[in-house]
Amino acid sequence: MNKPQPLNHTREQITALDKDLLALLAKRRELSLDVARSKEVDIRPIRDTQREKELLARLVKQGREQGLDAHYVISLYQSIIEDSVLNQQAYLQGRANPDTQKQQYCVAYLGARGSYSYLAANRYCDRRQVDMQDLGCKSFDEIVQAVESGHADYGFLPIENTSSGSINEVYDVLQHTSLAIVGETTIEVGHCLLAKSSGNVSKIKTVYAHPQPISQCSRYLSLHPEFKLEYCSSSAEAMEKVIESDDPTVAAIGSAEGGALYQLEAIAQDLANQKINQSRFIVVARKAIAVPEQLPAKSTLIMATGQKPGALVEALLVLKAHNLNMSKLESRPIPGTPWEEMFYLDLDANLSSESMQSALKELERITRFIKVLGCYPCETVSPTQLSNSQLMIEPDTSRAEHAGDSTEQSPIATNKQVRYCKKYNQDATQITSGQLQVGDKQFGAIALISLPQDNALYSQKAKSIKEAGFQAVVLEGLSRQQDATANVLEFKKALHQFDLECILSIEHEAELKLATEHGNILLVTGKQMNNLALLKRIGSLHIPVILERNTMASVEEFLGAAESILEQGNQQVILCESGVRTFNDSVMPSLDLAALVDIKAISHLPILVNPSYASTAETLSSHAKAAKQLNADGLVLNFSSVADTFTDELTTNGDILRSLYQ
Ligand SMILES: O=C(O)C(=O)C[C@]1(C(=O)O)C=C[C@@H](O)C=C1
Repeated sequence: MNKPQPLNHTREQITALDKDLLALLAKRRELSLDVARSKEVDIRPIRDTQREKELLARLVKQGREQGLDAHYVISLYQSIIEDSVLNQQAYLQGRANPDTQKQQYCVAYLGARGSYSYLAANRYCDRRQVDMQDLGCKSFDEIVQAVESGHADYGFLPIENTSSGSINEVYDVLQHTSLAIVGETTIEVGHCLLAKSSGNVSKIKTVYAHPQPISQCSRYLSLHPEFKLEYCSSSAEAMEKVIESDDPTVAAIGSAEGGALYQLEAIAQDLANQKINQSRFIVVARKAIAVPEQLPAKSTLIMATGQKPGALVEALLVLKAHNLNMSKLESRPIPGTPWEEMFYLDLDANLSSESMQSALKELERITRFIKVLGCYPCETVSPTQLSNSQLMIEPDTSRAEHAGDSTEQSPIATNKQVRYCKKYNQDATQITSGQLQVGDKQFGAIALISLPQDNALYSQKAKSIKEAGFQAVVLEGLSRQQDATANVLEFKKALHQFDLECILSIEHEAELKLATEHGNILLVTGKQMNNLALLKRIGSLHIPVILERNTMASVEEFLGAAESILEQGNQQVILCESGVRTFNDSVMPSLDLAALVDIKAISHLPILVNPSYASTAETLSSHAKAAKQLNADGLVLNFSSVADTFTDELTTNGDILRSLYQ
């Protein structure tokens, strides 16, 4: 082997390259502002998802030629495009409201420097290239007063979080203020355990935190019953408490970025229950703004409808008649008027649009009170995705979609009351969880693996499964391990690092608790298909579930088991055919592809095929191809947890997936 060049030299090269990359990104930003300038003249919408799709497909192809994998390229460009869209929006919004253009904004927010509100305000000002003069406040009322009295230009109020939901006190403050909502901003809330350097989680006894992070990290905290929780008025206060203390056993929950301002070290990361933990803030000011029509706009209203039966429905029908989409509806009690509610509505529309203006006039007639809290640019940029086939192979040779629709009905499907049948629901059900999409012409690829004992390999395994083309991983054998919860959490972290969904398999009823707490999707194994009590419990949960056919079950019994889940309320059911017992072989099951065809004809539910149990090394690929040809909605392929076999299976299963898209 040639002697590698000295580390310092390589690092210098990387440093120089990173500088060039940043210069190129800054140049791209400038160009996107030129695009905004021409869109201002032509009055064209900022977002052009067709252009984004073409751009991503081309980049995936060019990236692949240079050895970069598709998911890496896509996630990189999704961030670049989000930045481009938000910068263009900020630019056009500034142009339409010249009186808001200043060198410096004074911003009132909750807590002190380092709090999540501070980080959100900072991000908002950075985007507008304005200096921020920060005014930390002790309460939401104090923020509103600071803006109303003119001490601050803007106030930042956290309105909702993806884990803990709406923040009621903020809705209550909005009922009484004369301020207008002029913007929104969403930040990633990456909760960490912050301690003075050299801290170690096992030494921590007291944790300071605001109630919101405590509720958003409840799962992590439940794994540490030894922590004594001390509630604080903001994350910044929690961090200050740690800094002021001489006790090495104290820590705070906060962001790594905020912690850095206090010289605190993140000794544990990703504490939030949800993979995506984001907080949305609204920005309030004394004067409402105009939103240019090129920007996606949101309007927020509050209204009281009175206690007449059907009054709210009547109001919502007005929105329907004007084709106005409501992205949020909240209700809060009206102080002094018991049992009457104030409704808060977010509508995806510009206040100046004709439909919004005429809907408002109609609503004024049928409500007791109505007020527009503001109209502002919507800052949620949903990432453009490529289809699975575009990800697997070059875009211009993408496979044709299969129609997969048969009108022929089996006798069991003729009953309109049966929820799984096409008569009950004519549209094919599509189930989406993260990157995994199955049903309604979306083909999913799922790997099944026994929870490995050696957690040092988790990240490596997740990476290679992702690179082989899978979007999700089933972990089985949960109760075969002593440290199952800790290992599941570790593996899940590795999976999420590579955007893979974590499916937990239930082989025994006792595994349900662990599976529902930590899985993105559940898999009910064939062995449990006839466990009615289990199916009913799963039916009452709001989580996608894959139901595997028992090797002895008829199609009718299989669909009957699915019905037991659906009738409890959970409509996110995916079927899975893994083989049945036949006369072909006394040990190995046979793949029942005829059942696949029958079920596709009868049911709107997506169906996966797992050929691994019913195939030999020689027949696996043909069985997988046959399943795809017969319109299965996805494949499950098994992996062994033995290192050598895993590598071979990776090649075989990766080849199978690639061959399906050719
Ligand atoms: O090409 C455009 O129209 C742009 O606004 C630029 C850009 C980009 O950054 O590449 C950003 C937003 C659009 O949705 C598409 C592409």
